[in-house]
Amino acid sequence: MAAAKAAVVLPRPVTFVTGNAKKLEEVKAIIGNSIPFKSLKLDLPELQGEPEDISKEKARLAALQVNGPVLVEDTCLCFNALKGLPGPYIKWFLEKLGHEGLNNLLMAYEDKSAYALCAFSFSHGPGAEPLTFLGKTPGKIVPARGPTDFGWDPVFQPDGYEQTYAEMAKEEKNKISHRYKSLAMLKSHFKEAGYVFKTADDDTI
Ligand SMILES: O=P(O)(O)OP(=O)(O)OP(=O)(O)OC[C@H]1O[C@@H](n2cnc3c(O)ncnc32)[C@H](O)[C@@H]1O
Ligand SMILES: [Mg+2]
Repeated sequence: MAAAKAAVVLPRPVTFVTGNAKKLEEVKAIIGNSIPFKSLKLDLPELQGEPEDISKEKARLAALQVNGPVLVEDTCLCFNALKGLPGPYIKWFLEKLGHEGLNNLLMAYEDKSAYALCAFSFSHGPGAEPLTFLGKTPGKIVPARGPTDFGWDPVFQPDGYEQTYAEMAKEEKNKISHRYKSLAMLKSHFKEAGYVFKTADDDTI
């Protein structure tokens, strides 16, 4: 008979730190009740480097601020013709250039293929090495179509679909998205690890 694995007890529920309300909406819809978490609206620094390193560093900073277990997420939009750029810098490219400008960046290239990359990092608390889960959805960059309420959704058309992320029903996007794939790995990790969380008054939940 296999020996029962000792549960890892964490001092309190996970705090998902993000300044982006639309991200939070999707995370809530995808995670459901499978991971107990609360959210904290904090604008963490926009770091530079490789997506996985950025996400881990973001988790380290968040864990220090929250002084407990944290979850953070960093999203990249990578153009293959531009060797993965804008990547983690998509936020500023989108803000400065808009949807049309993002299309114009690829004007000189025939290759419009791209991928959305989501990096969730989970840290047990200050000083703990974060674990990172990468989810990737391939697609292409197209002239904007659909509602404009979430980032670059209107210019990203996932492979195998005629609609952009923005045109898809939310439930549909949440079944195939970069965020969904990354969270599926995080969920499996939580299931495997069997974390036990303590609330402030010490009741486990
Ligand atoms: O506080 P954080 O969690 O960092 O939130 P943020 O808005 O700063 O987000 P990022 O640093 O990850 O930057 C990613 C950019 O891509 C946008 N974005 C993130 N996920 C997206 C998605 O699924 N669809 C469209 N745009 C998205 C987001 O609005 C930002 O402009
Ligand atoms: Mg950010």
